[in-house]
Amino acid sequence: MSQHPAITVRDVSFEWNSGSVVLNHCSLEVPAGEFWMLLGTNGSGKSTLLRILADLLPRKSGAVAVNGQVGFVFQNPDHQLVMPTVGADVAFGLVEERLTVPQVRQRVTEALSLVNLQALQQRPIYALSGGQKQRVAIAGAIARHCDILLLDEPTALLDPESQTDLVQQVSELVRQRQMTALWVTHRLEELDYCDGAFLLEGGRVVDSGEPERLKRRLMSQG
Ligand SMILES: Nc1ncnc2c1ncn2[C@@H]1O[C@H](COP(=O)(O)OP(=O)(O)OP(=O)(O)O)[C@@H](O)[C@H]1O
Repeated sequence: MSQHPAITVRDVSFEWNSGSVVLNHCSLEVPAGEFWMLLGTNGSGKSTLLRILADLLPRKSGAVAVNGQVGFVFQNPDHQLVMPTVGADVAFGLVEERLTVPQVRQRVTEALSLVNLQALQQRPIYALSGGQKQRVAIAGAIARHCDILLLDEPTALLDPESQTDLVQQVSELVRQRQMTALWVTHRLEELDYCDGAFLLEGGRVVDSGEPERLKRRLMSQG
């Protein structure tokens, strides 16, 4: 395991205003430069934890350290792609950076090449498949030079072939670009592509480590 975690969660608790407790002294560390997955039953708090890491929700107690620029990929890409074409959407994420037009073009082209979408730069978003849309969302994060990808069930709406393509692509990106990724999933076959996994239960991590072992544990539980 790397000396320096990219993501550290220490004793984080979270409850909704209704009093329903979602995270209960939850702790985990994701090593820098690795691809980890987050598993757990429906309602176990996976999305809540990811949103706290991205500062989309405030934690109630505990500490979080995220060492790097974060890119978030939602389950439904239609919730985050806002521009009419592929190239415009990736460029849109750069509006707050002080870049010249050629620099923006170069970032967009590079990011789209990394997710194998360079040929679709002019294509309308509505004409993309679900898997292509997820890759546009990932290209947006790469163009912004994000070091850390948080992906909330990014394959939930994809067919099995696109699902495999996406998980393979993220696994390659993590290796090539020395990124760190935390990927929420219910699909145990995706564990074949990651470096490690966490199992969330009752608001805390109850098991973590080698993906193959966690896969066997969950398969034996049915
Ligand atoms: N905006 C909200 N207000 C109140 N409760 C919420 C809200 N969003 C989620 N919850 C509740 O918080 C709990 C944890 O939800 P969360 O989405 O984090 O779980 P999850 O592990 O990602 O589940 P799933 O696998 O079904 O996506 C659930 O009981 C859910 O109903």
